[in-house]
Amino acid sequence: MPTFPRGTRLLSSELDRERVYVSALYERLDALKAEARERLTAVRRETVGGNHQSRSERDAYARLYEDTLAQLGEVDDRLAFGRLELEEHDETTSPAALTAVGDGSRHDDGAYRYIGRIGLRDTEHHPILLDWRVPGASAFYQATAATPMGARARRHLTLEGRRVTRIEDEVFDPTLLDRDDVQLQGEGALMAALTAQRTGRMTDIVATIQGEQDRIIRSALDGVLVVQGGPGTGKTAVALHRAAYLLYSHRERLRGSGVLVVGPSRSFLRYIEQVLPSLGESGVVLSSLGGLYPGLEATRDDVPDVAALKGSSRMGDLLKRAVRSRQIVPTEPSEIDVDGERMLVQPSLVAEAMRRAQERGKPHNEGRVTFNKNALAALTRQLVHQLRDRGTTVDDSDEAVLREDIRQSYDVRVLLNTAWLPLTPQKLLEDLYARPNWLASITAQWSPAERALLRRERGAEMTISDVPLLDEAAELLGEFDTAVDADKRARKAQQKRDIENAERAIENMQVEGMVTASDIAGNFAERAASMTTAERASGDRTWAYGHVVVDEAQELSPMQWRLLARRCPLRSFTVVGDIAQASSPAAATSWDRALQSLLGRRRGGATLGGSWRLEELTVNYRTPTQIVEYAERAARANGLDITPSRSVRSSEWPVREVAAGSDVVAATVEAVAVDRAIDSTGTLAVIAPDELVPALLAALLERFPGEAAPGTASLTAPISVLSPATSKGLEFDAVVVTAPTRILDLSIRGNASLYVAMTRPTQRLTVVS
Ligand SMILES: Nc1ncnc2c1ncn2[C@@H]1O[C@H](COP(=O)(O)OP(=O)(O)OP(=O)(O)O)[C@@H](O)[C@H]1O
Repeated sequence: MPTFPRGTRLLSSELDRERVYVSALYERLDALKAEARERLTAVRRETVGGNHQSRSERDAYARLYEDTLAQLGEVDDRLAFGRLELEEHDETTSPAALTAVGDGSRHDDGAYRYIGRIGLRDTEHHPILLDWRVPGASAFYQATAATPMGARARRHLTLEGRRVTRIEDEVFDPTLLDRDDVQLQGEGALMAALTAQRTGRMTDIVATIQGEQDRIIRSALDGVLVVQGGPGTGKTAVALHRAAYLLYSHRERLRGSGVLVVGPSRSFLRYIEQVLPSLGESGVVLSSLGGLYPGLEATRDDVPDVAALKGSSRMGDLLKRAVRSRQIVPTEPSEIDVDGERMLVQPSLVAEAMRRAQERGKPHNEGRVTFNKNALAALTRQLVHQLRDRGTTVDDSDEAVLREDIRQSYDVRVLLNTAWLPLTPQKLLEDLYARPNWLASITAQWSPAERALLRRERGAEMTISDVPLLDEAAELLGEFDTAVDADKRARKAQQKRDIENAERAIENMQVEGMVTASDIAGNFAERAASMTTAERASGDRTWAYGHVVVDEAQELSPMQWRLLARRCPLRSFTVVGDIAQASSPAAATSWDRALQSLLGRRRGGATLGGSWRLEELTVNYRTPTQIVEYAERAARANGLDITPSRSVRSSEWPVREVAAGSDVVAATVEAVAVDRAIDSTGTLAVIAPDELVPALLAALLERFPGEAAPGTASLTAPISVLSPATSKGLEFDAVVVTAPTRILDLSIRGNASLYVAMTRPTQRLTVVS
């Protein structure tokens, strides 16, 4: 095993010192990888066989070492990125850290704390690298000259591969300013990250998180945290780093329950999906709004008026009435045959069985079981009376036989099913859309025009707006098949047994340091179901997540909020968005209104069910000043109430306005050609009204064969063509916005859509109108 350098070597410069230190960190990383690999090989070599417990123990260890190896593999890129120089030594600084960088003549009154993607200790267990998520690392992100948090200076390390190529220092202690070996480079690392070419995938910002962002990332787990900020202020980045932070800091609570991250679309998820693995987190479920109902991935939405209606909370009441109206008391007595015996069943018998089942407040399909039981009992009683009245002797054992006869009777089954039929969410919704008379009977207060909006033939594709309705229906209906319930219970019982096995295993095997009890228990449970927490959670509609992160949350409808409230009964949420960018038809106009469906209705000024806290981000990291100013001017002129943001940089390219003339497609292709002549290696997006997308794509493919792709298919293509809605949350080096007036006129909130489109570029904006 390599030893950590201790030392007497006199190094010529600070850069060389950091190179030595960082290469020692990599040596340690390699040693840990080799160790995990050896252990994995040893576990795999153990002879197969043994009982269930020892097999699952072996599997759990193998999985643990595999996970460790994967995690160590993820952190190779920019393993360490910062160093704090502290006033005093503490338990997070180490002699190794001191001697590795010190030359004996200076620095010996200070102490260093290196910050990186994971925590590392040397062979003697001294910390040599701190995980960015531990409390001791927060000063790296938050310290300022005014509030130095015990630090004298902060150093950013820039690495290429495993080699340190640049260091930048910020000094908090004015007495250190005279030191000749300190280079003051301000926010160079941040600027380098911000001006770097975009690849079509979001990258992590762990090395350059800013103070206001870090405070949000580390905010407490409980309750609803709303992060409001204009475009490009890092809301998505902050939300994802917060997910990683919470999973790390609240491992015990979140490991088994998981974190759900919700984004607006599949393309958005593709854009962000690399960030969490790069931060070492894989136990997160990413879902688009169309994917929140297991077994369905809706990608299309209804036209705006329909989406607005389907998103409103009136649909919740409608679904409740719809389900109730499928519990039907017959209007006439029915004559039935039970094994040759005729019976006349009065509506009151059904009504009474129904009333007693409804009283228990169970979901429809589960209530039906009680209803059936009640009705069968009442029918048996009636049959017994009928036979006794005729002089037949009926004892207890006869009663059981009669009850079975009634249960088997075809007429009884028809009678009970007509009164209370089991239903699936899909069937309920399809019937609601396809049966105008039924819909009219339960929407007395609606106008015919409103009812017409819901009209749809059976078998049509489910839309994004149908997803929360299906979920609400599933909640009202309950499990369709009670066997599924039993299966779930059996699975949970097996998991519990495996967790107990795991606890015993920990007592028997000394694995202290490498694993915690819950790690092993988690692994056993996961093994038992052959799935990770994330996999189990994403397939289970009734899964209760420990935390939910919602991005672009301004777009959510009341029905979508209601769905999310069911996914996290504890109401532990990070909600990020920009109210001014809200462009979907059912979106709210304030956070207060948006969150009513999550937290409960307001009564007398207080929100029932809890409150929420607000944090704001004000600095725009994406878009250069001149584009921000242009987009904000246009937004205001179009009547949009925006929160102005401050851009941290300007670019050399002014916004270009191009007149389209009679052929907007040709003018756009030309504008793209002009931009590609400036830089043909970066990413470019053409953002246009939906109706123009196919023609633009065809024309661009003709001019730039193989380079253009629709934004929904690939974000890594050099030229993406997409609608403002699809561009939400994404960014590109250059953007060409086509036909802005049509964007304004065609969408319900066209001014917000146009604002979204104009704030996507990191370098250049062209507007073709
Ligand atoms: N501290 C930082 N260091 C480096 N890059 C950053 C930092 N903060 C934000 N960025 C970058 O700024 C860009 C915008 O961030 P992000 O997409 O998270 O903004 P947003 O607020 O979600 O924007 P929008 O509302 O437009 O979707 C991203 O490229 C992100 O990586």
